[in-house]
Parts: sequence; structure tokens; C-alpha cells
Amino acid sequence: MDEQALRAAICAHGRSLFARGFSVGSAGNISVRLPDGVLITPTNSCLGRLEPERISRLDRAWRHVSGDPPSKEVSMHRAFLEARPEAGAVVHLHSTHATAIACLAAPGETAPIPPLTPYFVMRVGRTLPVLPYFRPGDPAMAPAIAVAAGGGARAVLLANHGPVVCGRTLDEAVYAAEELEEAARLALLLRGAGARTLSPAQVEALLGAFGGG
Ligand SMILES: O=C(O)[C@@H](O)C(=O)COP(=O)(O)O
Ligand SMILES: [Zn+2]
Repeated sequence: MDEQALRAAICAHGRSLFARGFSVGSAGNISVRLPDGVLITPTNSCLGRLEPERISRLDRAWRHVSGDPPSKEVSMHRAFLEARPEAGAVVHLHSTHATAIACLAAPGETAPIPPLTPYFVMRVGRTLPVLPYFRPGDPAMAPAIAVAAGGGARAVLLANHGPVVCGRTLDEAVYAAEELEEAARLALLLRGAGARTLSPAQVEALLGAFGGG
């Protein structure tokens, strides 16, 4: 996809996420890697009303070169994209159920959502590290994200804040963020009900077939 198509795709995904309540107000941000830099949603922008030409463009050194001022979470996105060279996009949301799990789970947990369904395992992977709480925009979260992502995590939960998810493409990152939100909703619905989870062998077979992580 060329840059104009990527800008249009960020706006389309933003509109769709916002319309379905995955993001409210000006919460959340999206970045996409370019051959010579990064596109990232502007700070304080509403994902439902993004304008392609106002999306922030950063150069290879992560300096703002055009568009509106970038999200305050540049270091969050940078940590993921640098730790996972195959990743092409990062999505951060405050989607309600994933954020609820981020408030319930203890920092340090690596599987706060059980493997209830195959698609969660296929899209999000085996681990979902829960990182400590950081003030939004605090660059101190970057090393924690780098360790988790470098260790194979495709997604993390920031305690009391929300999910951050990467994908090889923008579509893949958005679909994984959506799947994570739905899995969190299921996990909360079934909490304490004794639901059957996938067995370790069933999880391994999915990771084998669809790529680990
Ligand atoms: O929670 C926050 O404040 C940020 O992580 C966020 O979601 C929105 O920040 P901007 O992208 O700077 O608007
Ligand atoms: Zn946030």
C-alpha cells in the first residue's frame, strides 16, 4: 500500500473502531510503519474523525516532520515497532473489557485472559503480559514494552490503562485488538462459571499452524 492508501486505511479503521465503541472521545492511537518513517494519529484526535492529511508523519529518527502534532504515545509505538521488526502497525485502545482486565490483573501476569477460543490464540498469541501502570505518555513505559515485545508478545496490557497490540499489517493489528477486546468480554462474562478452556495441546496446535507468539 502506498502512503495515501495507508492514511486512508488509518482513517477507515479509526471510524470503524469508534463507531463500534472500541474507542471513545480522543482515546487511543494508531501507527503504521513507512519505508522512511512512521504515520501516527495526532494527539487529542478522535479516531472517529481522522483526516488523512492531518495524520502526523515522523521521520526515521522519530522526529515530527508533517501533519498535526503526534500522539503523546510515540514512545509506546516506537518500543513495539523497534522490538518487532516484522510489525508494520500498532494499535492502542481503551476498549472497555480489555481495560477492565488491565485493572483486575496483576502486573507481571502473562496470561490474564484464558485461551477460551481459537481465534484469540491465533490473533493475539500465547502471552499477553500485564505491564505496570505508567502515566499516559510516560516514556518510561518503553523499556517494559520492549522487553515484552522482544520476548515474543504481540500485545500487552498496560495496568489500569488499556491494550497495545501490533500486527504485520494495519489490518492485522486492528483485527488482533478487536479479538483481544472480545476475548476480554468473554472472559469477564464467564468469570467464575467454570468455562472449559482450550488445552495446552490445542493451543500449541494453533500456534504451530498460525505462527507462534
Ligand atoms: O491514555 C492516553 O492519554 C493516551 O494513551 C491516549 O490513548 C490518547 O493520547 P493521544 O494519542 O496523545 O491523544
Ligand atoms: Zn491511552
